[in-house]
Amino acid sequence: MSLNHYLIVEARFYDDLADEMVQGAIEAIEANNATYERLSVPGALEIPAAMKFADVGTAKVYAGYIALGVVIRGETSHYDYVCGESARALQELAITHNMAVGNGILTVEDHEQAWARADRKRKNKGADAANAALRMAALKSEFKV
Ligand SMILES: Nc1c(NC[C@H](O)[C@H](O)[C@H](O)CO)[nH]c(=O)[nH]c1=O
Ligand SMILES: CC(=O)[C@@H](O)COP(=O)(O)O
Repeated sequence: MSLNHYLIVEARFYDDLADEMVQGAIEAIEANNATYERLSVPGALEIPAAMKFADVGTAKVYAGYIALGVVIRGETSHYDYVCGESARALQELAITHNMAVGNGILTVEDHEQAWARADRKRKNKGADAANAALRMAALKSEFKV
C-alpha cells in the first residue's frame, strides 16, 4: 500500500485555469517526495463522485485526494448549487469516509479573481489544496484511520 500516492481530480471546465492549478499541486506534491495520478472530469460537480469511484473501485490505494476546479458565477443560481454541492460532497467524503481531501475548487465572481488564485506566482491555490491533502493524509496515518 502506497502511503504517499495522491489522486488529483481536476475539473476541465476552464482548461487554462485547470492547467495552472494542477501544476501548482504537482509542485507541492513533488516537494514532499510524494507521487500522484491525474483524473479529469467535466466540471466541479463531478469531482466528489469521481473521487468516490476511485476510492472504492480500484485496487490502487491513494493516501489522499486533491480536488481542483474553478467555478465562476453566471446568470442563474446554478453557481450556488455547483459550489455548495461540490463542497458539501467533499466534506462528506472526508468526514464520513475518512478520505484525506484537499479542496482546491475556486468559487469566484470572474476570471480576474480566478487567475489571482490559480496563478502559482500569486495565491497558488492548487498548491494549498495539495498541502491540505498531504496534511490530512499525515493525520490519517497518525490516528490510524
Ligand atoms: N459553471 C461551471 C461548471 N458547471 C458545470 C458543472 O460543474 C457540471 O459539470 C454540470 O452541471 C454537469 O453535471 N463547472 C465548473 O467546474 N465551473 C463552472 O464555472
Ligand atoms: C456556475 C455555472 O454552472 C455557470 O456555467 C452557470 O452559468 P449560467 O448561470 O449563466 O447558466
